[in-house]
Amino acid sequence: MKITLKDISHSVAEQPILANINVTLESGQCLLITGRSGSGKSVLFSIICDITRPLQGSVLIDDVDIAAMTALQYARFRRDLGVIFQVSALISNLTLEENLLLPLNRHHSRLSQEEKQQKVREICQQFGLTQYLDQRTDRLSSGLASLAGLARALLMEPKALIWDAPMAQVDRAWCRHELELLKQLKEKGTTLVLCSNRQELITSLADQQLHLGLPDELTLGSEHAAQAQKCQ
Ligand SMILES: Nc1ncnc2c1ncn2[C@@H]1O[C@H](COP(=O)(O)OP(=O)(O)OP(=O)(O)O)[C@@H](O)[C@H]1O
Repeated sequence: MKITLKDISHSVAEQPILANINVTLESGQCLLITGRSGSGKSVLFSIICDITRPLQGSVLIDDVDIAAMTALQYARFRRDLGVIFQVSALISNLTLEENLLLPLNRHHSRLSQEEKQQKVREICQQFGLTQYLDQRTDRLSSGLASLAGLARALLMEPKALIWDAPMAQVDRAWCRHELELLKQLKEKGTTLVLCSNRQELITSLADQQLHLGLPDELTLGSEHAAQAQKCQ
């Protein structure tokens, strides 16, 4: 999945947060969005996932503006983009299994219930989550909830994965595992957008880095607007 950010500017509560962002991310490439706390990484994340529409500019998926997509194109975009939020977006009063079945029910309605449950069991095995399948997700620790969010995104075999704060909230062994997993996804051709300042992502994964300045450093339309830089 190719992702293009075209002249994106955005303000929150009349405070400019993002100014003139331009990025072209080809299929299979990795973009790392960096910046200090409060610089707008999560705001840009929500714009790329189309949770928020930017005040100016557009997001293009495979050269089609999200805002101009047909219903079918939009449904494919939603199916093919794996989204992992900084804070788990699991539905708290459902079990882990029920949570993981939701996207399959929505986007893979042709699979039988048994096939869907099998897929859920397989991914839970991969992430060491099998024993929590029948547990309500508000009873999972934040680390386990973060793994469950990752499992839910990968269950759909996304063409692109956007992840706000990977390698946070999990122990060092899982950090290494997540990095390895991201490398494998990239090798398979999955486009990656990661919001993080972790050095190992810059050195071993990113093709481009977009560094966001703090809002008070921004002047809309100025030369201070953030531009993606190629990583070595
Ligand atoms: N709903 C909102 N209402 C008001 N201000 C908001 C809202 N969402 C974000 N902001 C402001 O926008 C700015 C950017 O926030 P954002 O969460 O994108 O930063 P971030 O770079 O992701 O930070 P962190 O690394 O701490 O997660 C901050 O000043 C924040 O206070």
